[in-house]
Amino acid sequence: MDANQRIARISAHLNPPNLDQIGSGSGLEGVGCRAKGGSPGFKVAILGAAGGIGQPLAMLMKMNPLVSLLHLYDVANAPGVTADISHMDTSAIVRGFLGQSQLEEALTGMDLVIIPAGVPRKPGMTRDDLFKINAGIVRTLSEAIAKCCPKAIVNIISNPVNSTVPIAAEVFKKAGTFDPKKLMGVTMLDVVRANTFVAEVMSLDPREVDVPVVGGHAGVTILPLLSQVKPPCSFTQNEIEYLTDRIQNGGTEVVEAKAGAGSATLSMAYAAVKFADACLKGLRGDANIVECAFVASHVTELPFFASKVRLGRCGVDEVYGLGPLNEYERMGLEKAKKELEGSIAKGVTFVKK
Ligand SMILES: NC(=O)C1=CN([C@@H]2O[C@H](COP(=O)(O)OP(=O)(O)OC[C@H]3O[C@@H](n4cnc5c(N)ncnc54)[C@H](O)[C@@H]3O)[C@@H](O)[C@H]2O)C=CC1
Ligand SMILES: O=C([O-])CC(=O)C(=O)O
Repeated sequence: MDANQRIARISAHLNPPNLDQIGSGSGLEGVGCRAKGGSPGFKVAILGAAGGIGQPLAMLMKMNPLVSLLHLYDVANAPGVTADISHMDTSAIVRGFLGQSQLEEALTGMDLVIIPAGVPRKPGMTRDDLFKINAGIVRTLSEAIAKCCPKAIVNIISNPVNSTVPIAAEVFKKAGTFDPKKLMGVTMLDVVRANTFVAEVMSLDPREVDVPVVGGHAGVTILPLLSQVKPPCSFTQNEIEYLTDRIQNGGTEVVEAKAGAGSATLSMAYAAVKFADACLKGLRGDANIVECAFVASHVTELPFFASKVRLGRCGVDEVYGLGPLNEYERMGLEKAKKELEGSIAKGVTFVKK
């Protein structure tokens, strides 16, 4: 390469990326860059990548050595977020996709699709209040997944998770692509919070605490199994009630503290990456990758339920049962199932009607 070619190559890098570059790739082709994006690793798409969760999630996924190609899709601001994140000197190649017309391109060839697209809560709202807007968003995105990457693992973050996961399942069933092993509602933030709050109460290192959280992802459907905490902990009834309430209302705690500026984004991005990383390690064939997730399930009479699952090369390899519950947890389970039943039915009806 002579001096003129080198200067042309550098100035092409300094020009702000235009939408053609963003849509067609990283912009590297135009400057004769030698990077081909062919390094070993997985192809991951984030839908809603320019949002409060999407941005830190995209940044953390760009830092994940298991990711070779990162597609960032949003209906707004995808070019800016993509240009910004693409400057990080980690190995994943980043490409941005803006608007519905680029959705199919964003999804084609993906191994894992993570969906944080949709509106967040404001104080006074329940997660179910988001259904009106987010149900349609998740349906549209799921239709495109069924068409463009039907074998991808799908991690759904958009609320209400108790309904959006059934919505995605119904869309996939309609398209003839539903594989229950591949569809997961992300409930990892409940586990992250439970580990943190238990560690605080017991003066432990949160990294060493493991609290199974089962059921779903809203209010009483979030059921921490404090009798099964590792390392084994003996709680007073007061501690059990305080911890259960704080874990079930952790999302509301953040919504109120943000006072109208949205809900949990940073801790959610952390939790989403923890879960996505577990999915990718499973895909890679690592043994004993076990996390909680809201999945198609036979653990109760409900068609979807969150519990511990083992992740493998095909997605969910095994859904674990709940283990022995104490009386307090059995009562909690009944309340959780009652609410979950309605939320699941609402999602199914939305697609079927
Ligand atoms: N599962 C969980 O534990 C948690 C779930 N959430 C949920 O995650 C969702 C996103 O939250 P935030 O990032 O804070 O919201 P946000 O409003 O900051 O970001 C949402 C992003 O989605 C994009 N978007 C909207 N419609 C879209 C479409 N049709 N296709 C692609 N992108 C679209 C928006 O442009 C925006 O960039 C909310 O529904 C929230 O309730 C939030 C925290 C925890
Ligand atoms: O509470 C919300 O609306 C967001 C969420 O799901 C959480 O933080 O757990």
